[in-house]
Amino acid sequence: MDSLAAPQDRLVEQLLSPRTQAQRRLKDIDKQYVGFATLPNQVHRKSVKKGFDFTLMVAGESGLGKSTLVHSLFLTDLYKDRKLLSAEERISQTVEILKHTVDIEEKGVKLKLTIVDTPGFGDAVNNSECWKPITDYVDQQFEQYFRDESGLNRKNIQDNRVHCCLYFISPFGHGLRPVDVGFMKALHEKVNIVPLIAKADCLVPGEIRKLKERIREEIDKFGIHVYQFPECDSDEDEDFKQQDRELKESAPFAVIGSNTVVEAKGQRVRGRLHPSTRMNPPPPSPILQFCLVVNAVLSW
Ligand SMILES: Nc1nc2c(ncn2[C@@H]2O[C@H](COP(=O)(O)OP(=O)(O)OP(=O)(O)O)[C@@H](O)[C@H]2O)c(=O)[nH]1
Repeated sequence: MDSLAAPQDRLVEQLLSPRTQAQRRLKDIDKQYVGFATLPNQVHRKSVKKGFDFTLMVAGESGLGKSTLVHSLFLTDLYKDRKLLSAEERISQTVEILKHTVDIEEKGVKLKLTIVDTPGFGDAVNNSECWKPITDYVDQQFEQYFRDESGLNRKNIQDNRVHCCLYFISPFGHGLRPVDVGFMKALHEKVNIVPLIAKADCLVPGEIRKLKERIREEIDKFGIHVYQFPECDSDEDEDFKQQDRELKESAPFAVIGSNTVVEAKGQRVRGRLHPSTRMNPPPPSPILQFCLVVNAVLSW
């Protein structure tokens, strides 16, 4: 067949990039087989081309570092236009739902990321039922999705359901506060809740361990269902299984966020620069303490 192709066709084929040629070969294979064996390829190609929708909710009292962590995780400043409120404004503010959407692309995979922020949550003098606007919002998204799925035009449904909620717990308390328990109990059946200990650099490792134990006990005591990581495949290698076990055991994750890049041991990393106020005796110059992590939720 090749030898019969016109010379200009062959030239075009040679000029095509290796990637285009590979894509064509993949298409030819898909054309040859009609069986269900090609389904994973087709679904994969279609999904990657279309991109994914992911909606992440962040909740927790004001100033716990929610926007900073979102910035650290996705390297995108979604809060550029944010207006900081005074204490009086915060007390009288009711819980709002704010959505920020951004399209990001990594290695050809497109992600439409929506961050649902809940300003005003937990800031009032009386916080009873302050999670109500949030549960209503989550329910509305389920209802909308159900309506769209039952409609005639199901091709381009926008999935606005909340897929995950990062719930920020204060590092300064002795565990969960009533508002934390109330929020998680109201949402745990509707959303995957990932509890996080915020600003973990404010605690020493021993304090973090104690706080984690306390939070785990309280989560059990109040019957809260937080997100459970899926089981690791039995055919994974031992190192991976060990890593997976450690990750699961370290929940609730202690996190530190940072918007600034600092230099440490010749490397530029995202981190927080602390004067060594906790050192004894105080050293003559500030010491660089690196805690954080690049792009990820840190487990201690
Ligand atoms: N020590 C420490 N400070 C942090 C951390 N993350 C954020 N901060 C600081 O805490 C302050 C508040 O951070 P934000 O990210 O604005 O907090 P927020 O929860 O989004 O606040 P609201 O928008 O009011 O709800 C800022 O001064 C941050 O620099 C952290 O991990 N450790």
